Amino acid sequence: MHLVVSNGGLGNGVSRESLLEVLKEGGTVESLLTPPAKPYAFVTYSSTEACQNAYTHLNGRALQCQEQSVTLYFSYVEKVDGDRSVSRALPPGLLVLEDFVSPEEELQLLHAVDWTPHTDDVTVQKALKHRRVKHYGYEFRYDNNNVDKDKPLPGGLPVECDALLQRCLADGHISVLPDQLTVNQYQSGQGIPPHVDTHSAFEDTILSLSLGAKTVMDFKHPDGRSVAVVLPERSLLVMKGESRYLWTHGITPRKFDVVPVLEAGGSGVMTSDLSNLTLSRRGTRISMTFRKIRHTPCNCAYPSACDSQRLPSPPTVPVAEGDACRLESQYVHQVYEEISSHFSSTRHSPWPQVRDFLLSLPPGSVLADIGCGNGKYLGINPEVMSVGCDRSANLVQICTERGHEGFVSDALSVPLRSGSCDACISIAVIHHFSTQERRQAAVRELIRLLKVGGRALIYVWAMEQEYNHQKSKYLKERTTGTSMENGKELKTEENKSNQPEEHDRKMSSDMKHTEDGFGNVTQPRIHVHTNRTAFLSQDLLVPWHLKGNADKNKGATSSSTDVPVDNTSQRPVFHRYYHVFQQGELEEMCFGVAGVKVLRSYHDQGNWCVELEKTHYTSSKDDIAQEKIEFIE
Ligand SMILES: O=C(O)CCC(=O)C(=O)O
Ligand SMILES: [Fe+2]
Ligand SMILES: [Zn+2]
Repeated sequence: MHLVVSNGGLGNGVSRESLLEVLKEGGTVESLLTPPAKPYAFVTYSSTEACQNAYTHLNGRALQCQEQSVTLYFSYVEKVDGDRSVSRALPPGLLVLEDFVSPEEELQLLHAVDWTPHTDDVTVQKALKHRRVKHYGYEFRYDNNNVDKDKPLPGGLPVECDALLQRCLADGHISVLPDQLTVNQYQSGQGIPPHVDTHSAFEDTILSLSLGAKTVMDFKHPDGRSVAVVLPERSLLVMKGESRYLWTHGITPRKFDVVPVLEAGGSGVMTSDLSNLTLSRRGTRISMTFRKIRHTPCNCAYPSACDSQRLPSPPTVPVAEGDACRLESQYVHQVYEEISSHFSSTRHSPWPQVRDFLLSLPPGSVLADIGCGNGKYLGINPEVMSVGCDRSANLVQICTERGHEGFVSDALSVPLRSGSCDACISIAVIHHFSTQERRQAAVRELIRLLKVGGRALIYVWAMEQEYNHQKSKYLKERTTGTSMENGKELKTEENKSNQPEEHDRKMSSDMKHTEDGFGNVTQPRIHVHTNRTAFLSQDLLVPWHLKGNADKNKGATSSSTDVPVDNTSQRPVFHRYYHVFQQGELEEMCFGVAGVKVLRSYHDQGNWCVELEKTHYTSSKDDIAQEKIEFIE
């Protein structure tokens, strides 16, 4: 009953109507799927006879469409996957309000824009390569993607816009009136490249009114998700929050769009029903984009896309040991010292599988927690002799104040005897080392502490925050509004941005090794991540917005003169370095450590985890000494 119609697709310039007309010659058509941008379609007939009839009579048929002729070829298919008609949601923060202005108001607004090419000093008008633009209030400069805030244009916005802006205010779409207007004029076939409106130039809400003709605007998330949104003429697009700050928007230059067949209710996400799409010829569209000039730096929750929050000199991924030490000192050790109190207040619930590991240890076991933080794992199993160490003196102090055994130490050289431990844990620590050598050295040091037969549990943050079709709590947190950091539960309402990752359009090139002007290969820059989003690179800086009593965060106020400040709270924002692990990377690294076997490895809430067992002592001096001790015992 089903046929694929090769060449008979929207992507080939074939409209749904003209295809359907041909297909009906074969018999009664039950359904027709026309996937967007594809050069094929799927047809289902009411009976196998009708289908056979169509195949016999229509295969090889030429079809005239849009100044070209295509030849349709048919093949039988067993079934047609209707599941692909999944409806997709608009990007968060996006609204399309249909019929926001009446046809009369539309005409008035169109007449308000004078395109005659004289230079009044009230507006600035430019013919760009792909469209015409005109600016009111302030000129938007395409050379630096910003506005000259000290140079408002006389005259402000056209009075014809007053009524609609008042309506936006009354309906609560905006809380202050915009003071900048960009009018774009797109002829059929013209568009605008994907971009995020500069954060530092404009406040959060951006309004865009479509006049004269509809278009399709493409929204893209940095993780690759993309949503095509139909903007009918006389509709108002409202971009806020994530859709304004993190997603790019753009209009692909083309003469036809794929749109839902029904004109009514034609706004919003386009790919909701593949059996309901057709081609629409583009007319001349005028858009009015209203924005409010921003006078203080942007402090949005999307640092990866935020020019205000870009670090003056982002570090590069280190190669040499010295560079690695400096990076970790500045972006790990110093940061934990400064945020210790606030950090500790967010670390209370043990991860269940770590707790299970600890409770599986026989009474009397000796346990070392390397990178113990505030010591939250040290009291889990009271039958075990536990000791913790951490690089942060402030965290160790919190740990000992709670009655745990703790000392300050670097995880690369722990002042404990080789073979002295029955078990070791390293939870969310090794991802803070900035070279592969140092990460592996940290595993080796952990294993050195174990006696033969002893077990170690290692957790590191995973690049894959979505695993087996399940989003980690870290990612889910974004939509639920509860607070999680690094998979750890936070009771506080804050921390909207204390989790990792961000990215901007520049990043894709910055992530690669590049050559400086002298032919030297330079290391990729480490960028600030936007919390609660997918990781786009393995090496990144995760922002920490300091909250609570700054006095308790020792040193946070005194030594942080060069630390950026969160605009609303006036508290410093810190950046922690992370290397997030790809699937298999942690195990691979452990295979390279002598004298150990991997008992199990798993993914747990956005972390890669391994349980290791020490199989034998290796030939390092310490271990030989240890072997003698073992022998004497
Ligand atoms: O044409 C539109 O609706 C959007 C224009 C735009 O994105 C801009 O000027 O920044
Ligand atoms: Fe824009
Ligand atoms: Zn921003």
